[in-house]
Amino acid sequence: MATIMDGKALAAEIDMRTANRIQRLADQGITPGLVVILVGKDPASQIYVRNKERRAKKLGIHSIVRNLPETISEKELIKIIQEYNEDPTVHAILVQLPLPEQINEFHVTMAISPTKDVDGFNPFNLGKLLINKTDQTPIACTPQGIMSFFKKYQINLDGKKAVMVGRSTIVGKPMAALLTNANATVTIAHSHTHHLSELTREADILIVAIGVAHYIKAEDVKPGAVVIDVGMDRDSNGKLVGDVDFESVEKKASYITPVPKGVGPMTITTLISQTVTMAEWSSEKNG
Ligand SMILES: Nc1nc(=O)c2c([nH]1)NC[C@@H]1CN(c3ccc(C(=O)N[C@@H](CCC(=O)O)C(=O)O)cc3)C=[N+]21
Repeated sequence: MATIMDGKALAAEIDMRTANRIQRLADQGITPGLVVILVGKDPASQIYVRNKERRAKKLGIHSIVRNLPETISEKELIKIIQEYNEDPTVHAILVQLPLPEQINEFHVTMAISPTKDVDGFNPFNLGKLLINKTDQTPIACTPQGIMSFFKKYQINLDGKKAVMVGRSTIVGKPMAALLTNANATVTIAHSHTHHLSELTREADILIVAIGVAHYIKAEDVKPGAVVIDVGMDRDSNGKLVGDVDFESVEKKASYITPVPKGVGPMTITTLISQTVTMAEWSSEKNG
């Protein structure tokens, strides 16, 4: 049976360190500020917003949620982002994805100042990640949270075969860059990939972010693999489940993340710790 990687426990451990850093900033009169912009009513985004509000409050960072109507224009949204770019009490801006179709995601990520881009979606920050120059560079929170699992459970990536299923800007691409920078041999698979299960069966490290409930079964997994499930899907009873069929894969993998209490809480912890890091960067620059 695989070791279950407990995202809730690891998140609590990291939050404790973050709390100390928040205290040090408070001693200098600085409160880390995070703005979350939610356009419309995406269900996964609502879970995310609710949970991160709770954690932000508990830790004492200043968190604002801007709920905007589904019908807002791209121009109006960008104007609001620019106001937060200029606001010195705001260190981190997150625009929840997906956005309604009248709004171009690329234009929005371009509008967020690279120094406040806590998701690391701005092309400048993505470019720095790609060339492995990540000093003072915010990096997407879900992939970074996954790297924290590897560190905690002492999973060596050097020379390992890693397969990333999913090529999104929010998970797949930054994850592949982080794994490459950590000397893994990385394959990105996606909806056009032929013979997917032949690839996944070769993976020492298998990361799945495709958004289909229980898509990866035991037969798709190499014995002893490390399996990371990024999925936030609903089963036929409306219960939150992952992209991996946990029950069967657990018997074959060496390590596995559950859903819930796996990757999700780590995304939030990373968001909060990165907000604090960005407040630290800004105080170094101004102090
Ligand atoms: N710009 C942007 N960045 C994101 O990182 C982003 C986004 N947009 N849009 C929506 C998705 C979804 N997402 C979640 C993160 C954590 C949980 C989470 O806390 N899950 C918990 C709790 C689940 C529950 O409360 O039922 C768990 O898995 O244990 C859920 C969903 C981040 N996303």
